[in-house]
Amino acid sequence: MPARFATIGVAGAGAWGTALANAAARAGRSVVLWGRDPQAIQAMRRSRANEAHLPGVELAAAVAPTADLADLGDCDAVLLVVPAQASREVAGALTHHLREGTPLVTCAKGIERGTELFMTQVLAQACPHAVPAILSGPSFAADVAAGLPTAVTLAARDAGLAEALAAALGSSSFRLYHSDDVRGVEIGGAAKNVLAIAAGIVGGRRLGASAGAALVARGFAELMRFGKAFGARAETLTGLSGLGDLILTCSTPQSRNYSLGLSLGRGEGLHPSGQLAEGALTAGVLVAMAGERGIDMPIAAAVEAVLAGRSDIEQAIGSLLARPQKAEA
Ligand SMILES: NC(=O)C1=CN([C@@H]2O[C@H](COP(=O)(O)OP(=O)(O)OC[C@H]3O[C@@H](n4cnc5c(N)ncnc54)[C@H](OP(=O)(O)O)[C@@H]3O)[C@@H](O)[C@H]2O)C=CC1
Ligand SMILES: O=C(CO)COP(=O)(O)O
Repeated sequence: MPARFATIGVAGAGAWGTALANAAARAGRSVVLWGRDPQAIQAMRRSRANEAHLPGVELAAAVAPTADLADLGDCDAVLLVVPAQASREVAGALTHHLREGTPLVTCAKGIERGTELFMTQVLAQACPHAVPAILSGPSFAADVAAGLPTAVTLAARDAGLAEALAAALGSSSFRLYHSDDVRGVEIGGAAKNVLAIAAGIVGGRRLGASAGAALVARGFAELMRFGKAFGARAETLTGLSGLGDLILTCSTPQSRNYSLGLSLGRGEGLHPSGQLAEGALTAGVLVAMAGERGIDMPIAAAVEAVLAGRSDIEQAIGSLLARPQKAEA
């Protein structure tokens, strides 16, 4: 009998899509890796590498790059690995190609601006005949591509499907835990990026390791409040995709979100590199959703105010430190 999920499609040939394609190949799958730029795909075929997004990493032999979205049509499951704000567009294009019931696993971390929808909700609208799922957790593309040990969570409403997908994609170095708490997994990934910008600001301002730890703990309290208000389970929020990813991205300039905050904290302004920092795009919608529901998220709100230019760093830090002292909750 052929293995379940023998062929995996990856829609999005950036850093994370390329790393996940290699990880799926390492797990024994045949992989079709789609990217929108035919020239970049041609170069990838020739060099067996993705120098633009993931330099120095050789593409696994089982990965077939393509610029034709129709090539994903025969895949048994597809990972959607484009930025959060592009996910609706690409999922919509996939509707013309995917078979009924194909699992479509978002690997993006964000909330859609304008609609206030989480990633699997976007997929359900844009590609209604696919089955939405999500993969998220503490995992830098470069680490996964290098085969360093990483662990993430894969969630689907159907626990059996989540387990089967996790089994198909996992290997000894890329460990996948499974869950049916889809909402919890997508909230952790979206919120931690905003909080990582705050952690970077603390680092860039040289406020000290103690302030950094306080920021992570109080930021996590915000993530928990937001998650619980949207029905996420506490054990998910304290797991890999919540606390785990928050710790990772709040601790190193390897994170593009932390690095954006670092640059702001040093007074160098927004990233000159043009790298994707999802937290900058999620901050506004996250804070708006919290505000509509009366969820207290002062750190996320301070990040949003700085990014929107309504507050400078000193004002933002001052307003956080001036908050009344209260019971820890
Ligand atoms: N990098 C990482 O370590 C991790 C990233 N993630 C998440 O994965 C998602 C993608 O990030 P990442 O791969 O790092 O980002 P990159 O910037 O490396 O790559 C983004 C990719 O998406 C493509 N893309 C952008 N817009 C569109 C569009 N409208 N249609 C089709 N393709 C598009 C880009 O194409 P082009 O090259 O042509 O611009 C590029 O190939 C983000 O949500 C991120 O938070 C999650 C875990 C780890
Ligand atoms: O989500 C990530 C690691 O889990 C990647 O973080 P950055 O997007 O901040 O680089």
